[in-house]
Formats: sequence, C-alpha cells, structure tokens
Amino acid sequence: MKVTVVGAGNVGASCADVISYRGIASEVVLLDIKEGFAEGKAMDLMQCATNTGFNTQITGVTNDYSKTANSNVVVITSGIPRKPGMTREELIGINAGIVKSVAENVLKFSPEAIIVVVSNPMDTMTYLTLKATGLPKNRIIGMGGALDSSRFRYYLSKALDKPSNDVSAMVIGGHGDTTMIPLTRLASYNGIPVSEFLSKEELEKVAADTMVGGATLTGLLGTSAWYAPGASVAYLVDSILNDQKKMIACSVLLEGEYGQNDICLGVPCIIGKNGIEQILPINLDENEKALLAKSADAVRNMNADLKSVLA
Ligand SMILES: NC(=O)c1ccc[n+]([C@@H]2O[C@H](COP(=O)([O-])OP(=O)(O)OC[C@H]3O[C@@H](n4cnc5c(N)ncnc54)[C@H](O)[C@@H]3O)[C@@H](O)[C@H]2O)c1
Ligand SMILES: O=C(O)C[C@H](O)C(=O)O
Repeated sequence: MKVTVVGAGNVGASCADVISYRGIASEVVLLDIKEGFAEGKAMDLMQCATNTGFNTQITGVTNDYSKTANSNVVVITSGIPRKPGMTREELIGINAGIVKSVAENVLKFSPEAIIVVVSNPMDTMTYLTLKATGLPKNRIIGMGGALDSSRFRYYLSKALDKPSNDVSAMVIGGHGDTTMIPLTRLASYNGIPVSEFLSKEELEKVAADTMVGGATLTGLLGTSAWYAPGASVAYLVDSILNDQKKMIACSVLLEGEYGQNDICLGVPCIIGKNGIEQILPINLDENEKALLAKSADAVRNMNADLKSVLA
C-alpha cells in the first residue's frame, strides 16, 4: 500500500515516521516544494530502519508528483502553521491556494486516492478540497477530531490520575479553539462516566484545556505541534488501509446529518477502506446540539472566504 504525504515539514515527517515505524504502509512518498527538503527527511527517516526495524520504503521528492502515482492515500499537510497568538483561521489566506493546487496535482497521478486533509483551518480546507476536486464525500477526510479526542483523553487522564488508554472520550465540531465540542457527558473511565470521579468544575477545566490544546502547545513551541498530529494522521491512515472500521471523529461533508448541510465538520465516522464509510448518528442533548449549531455557523462563515479561491 502506498501513501503520499504532501508537506515534509513537522507534521508530514512525523506522520511518515509513525506510518513506517508501525508498518502501516509498504511505501511512503514525502513531497515538498522546498528543494531537497523531502529528500533529506526521507533519508533521515530511512536511516532509522535498522534500529527501529521497519521495512517501509520512504522516498522524498521535490514537487515531482509523478513519483506519487497510484497512491492509495494522500495526506495534505502542506502550508503554513500558526505562530503563538494566532488562530488557525488566520492561515486561510496562504493555505487555501496551496491546498487547492496540491489536491489537483495529486489527483492527476492518483485518481482513486482517498485524501486526508490536515492543513489549517482544517474544516475549511476539507470543504475546499471537496469543492475543488468534486470527489465523492467518502474520499475526502479532514483530520482534527482524532487529535482533539486524544488531547481530551490526555487532560481527562491527568485529572483522573489514571492512564489515558483507560479513558474513552470524543471531541466533535470544528477543529478550532472556540468551535471544538468535547463530549464530556459521554466520556468514561473504563465504562464508568467520568462525572463519577470529577467535579463539574474539574470537568469544565478539562474541556477548556482541550479546546485550547493546540494553542497551548503553539505558545510553548513557537510553532504548532507535530508529534500527536502526526500520530493521529497515522491512526486514521491505518484504519483506511487496513479496513479497521474504527470510529473516529472526522471532518466530513454533512448532507442533513446533525441538521447541517453543505459544510465539513467533525462528527463520529466509521473509517475503512472506502474512507468515510458511515456517519454515525449519536443522540446529542439540547446543549450539545446548540454548541454544534454554533460551531457550524463559525465554520460556515470561514468557508465564505473561499469564494475567490473557488471561483
Ligand atoms: N488538522 C490538524 O489537526 C493539524 C495539526 C497540526 C498541524 N496542522 C496544520 O498542518 C500544516 C502543516 O504544519 P507543520 O507544522 O507541518 O508546518 P511546517 O511548516 O513544518 O511544514 C509545512 C511544509 O509544507 C511545505 N509546503 C508549503 N507549500 C507547499 C506546496 N505548495 N507543495 C508542497 N509542500 C509545500 C513547506 O515547505 C513545509 O515543509 C499547518 O497548516 C498546520 O496548521 C493541522
Ligand atoms: O494548533 C494548531 O494550529 C495546529 C493543530 O491544529 C493542532 O491542533 O495542533
């Protein structure tokens, strides 16, 4: 199985690292616009093979899309990351043009590929990719919920002082500091509602920390995070390539689901060899429904800025 990762920067290289280390694909092509950069990242990663024991073939190319031909999955991480103090939404001006041209280029050589969109603002970039390519909705997947849910589980595990793998929890909605919706009501510690262990105030703090999880890391690192984002992309790619049918919150085109239309937003999906195989309807309470509607409004406002790129 072949995976192309466009953008060999922090997230792209980290994702290629996890995909190869875990043997998720036999071939990974890293493509970047910066001369020699992807080649260097691929060489560095390949020199891990004997010590970490993987067999994936990683190749780096400078803007040569012919080398990406017949990829099963293409991950788009190309574009700029935010700096401390910025929102993801501020990246739209530069990233929209990059994402659109990358999506068009990859499809010339991999017309059957499933595309995973990572570049920010992710929900809007997913919508742009869908509109620009005209691909069926199951083949365009926005990655955000997998990462936000892993951060939610991290903050819950810290509050509970228990391992995060014993915590089950999901974040839906937009992948933005104010549009994420951590589903605290449904979070559990080994099947027991977390509200049995944590106070309302503690749970509110966990949700608030989760929502600004990316901003917190950007403040600490000077650029946005990459290890957990890279691992989250690999988790999603694994579910596609190995047809695992995992339930993962992903940004997908909604056509009536959750009362929304013509928008890509994070909702629980079944992910398998066909990409988005099902959008799972879950019963939200009135507060959660209102938060989802508000989140959709904000993402829709952002999508309106795509007019000139899509014209
Ligand atoms: N969806 C998520 O959960 C999530 C998580 C982390 C980062 N991100 C986003 O992913 C993007 C990448 O972040 P990063 O930290 O890897 O940034 P980075 O700057 O480290 O890497 C981006 C790479 O894209 C390359 N690039 C730019 N234009 C290109 C083009 N036209 N074709 C090919 N390559 C091109 C750059 O040369 C660079 O190497 C950012 O927009 C960031 O906000 C999203
Ligand atoms: O925070 C960012 O800007 C990058 C990414 O969306 C993240 O959540 O880590």
